[in-house]
Amino acid sequence: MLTFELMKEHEQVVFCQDPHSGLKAIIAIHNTTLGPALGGCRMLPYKNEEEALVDVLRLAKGMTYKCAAADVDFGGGKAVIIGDPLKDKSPELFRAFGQFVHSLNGRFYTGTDMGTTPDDFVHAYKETDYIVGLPEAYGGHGDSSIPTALGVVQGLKAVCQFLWGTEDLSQRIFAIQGLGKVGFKVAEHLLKIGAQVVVTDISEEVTALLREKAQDLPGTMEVVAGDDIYAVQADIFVPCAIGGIINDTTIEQLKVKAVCGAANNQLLEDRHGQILHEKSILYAPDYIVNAGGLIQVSDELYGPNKERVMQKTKAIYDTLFQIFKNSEKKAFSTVSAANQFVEERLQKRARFNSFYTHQQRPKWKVRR
Ligand SMILES: NC(=O)C1=CN([C@@H]2O[C@H](COP(=O)(O)OP(=O)(O)OC[C@H]3O[C@@H](n4cnc5c(N)ncnc54)[C@H](O)[C@@H]3O)[C@@H](O)[C@H]2O)C=CC1
Ligand SMILES: O=C(O)CCC(=O)C(=O)O
Repeated sequence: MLTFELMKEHEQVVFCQDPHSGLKAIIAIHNTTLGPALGGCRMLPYKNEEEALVDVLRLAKGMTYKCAAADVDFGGGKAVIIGDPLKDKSPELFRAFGQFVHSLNGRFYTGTDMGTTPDDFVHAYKETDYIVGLPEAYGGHGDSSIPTALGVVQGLKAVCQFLWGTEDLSQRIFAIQGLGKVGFKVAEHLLKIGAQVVVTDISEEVTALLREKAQDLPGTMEVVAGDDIYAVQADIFVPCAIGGIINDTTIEQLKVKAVCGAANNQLLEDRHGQILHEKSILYAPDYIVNAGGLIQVSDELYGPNKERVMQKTKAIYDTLFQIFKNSEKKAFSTVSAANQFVEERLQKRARFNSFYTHQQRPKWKVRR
């Protein structure tokens, strides 16, 4: 398919190449109605360019919805670097990436996502100020996966309250896919409060590390291999790795009452949200649940304030609960309820939008 056809909902796509460092990256800006685009940068060994392009376009759109739902005055954008994070990283690669980000002159801010860490962006920050999620030593808030994990726990509580009339997570069974920066923290929290977790990760190292920690914690832990996670008999499926994992094949296997996790773009297509609804599996829309990182990194641009970030992240509970209630009242899926809430907010703001505002960070005192 042609690029313009693929990006028909997006404002801008930038292909970035630097032969010296080996950088091959794509930046996608979906919508800047609410302000300049903001979104992390993922590094993955994509099979081919089309896979990378499709991923970045979907992720950038998700950020528009996430920013609007979290009431953050930024638009939706995202970046992907094509490469293996275990082999292909170098300071020069991230500096080259920083130069491309700078060339957008404030239309796009970026930080970490799958496969990248705050330390990688210290190199990019040497070339541009349009970086978020920096380590505290560099004036940032540090690891944004901490509030993301907190937001997921808030989401899980809202699910439990809605389905079982109690926020208590300790009596539940959770099937967690992915024990990376976010999934590991969520699993550890659940083990600390005595819950049962069934986990999977393609890295044996991280499952071994969690097993070691679990020995001293009241909860119980079981490890399953790869795709077996979809068929686990649990209360809630918690996707914390890749996207597209709720699809025609996996939905048939699910034995849970709800899906609520950190992964971006969990539904392969929006219609899979409708199928979950018809099967009475409560779906917590990903871009509502996983907004904690966004809340922290956008707040960072105005001077770090951990208390403010925690308050805004805890509000994920209320937003999600309201969406569940709207979905119940109107008898449509939670995806439709969430999208409607966001699209109304975007429409209301659209009349303030202009190309000038795309590069202007909204109000408050700014870091630069
Ligand atoms: N880090 C953050 O603050 C945020 C992350 N997210 C999303 O949450 C998800 C996880 O992000 P991070 O924890 O930061 O990434 P990460 O790169 O730190 O961890 C991902 C983990 O998933 C594992 N994994 C990859 N493919 C897998 C598979 N097929 N089955 C099982 N495990 C698999 C990896 O081995 C790794 O341990 C991603 O979809 C990301 O876009 C969303 C919002 C914010
Ligand atoms: O966590 C970040 O660094 C930015 C936010 C983001 O990219 C995301 O929420 O997916």
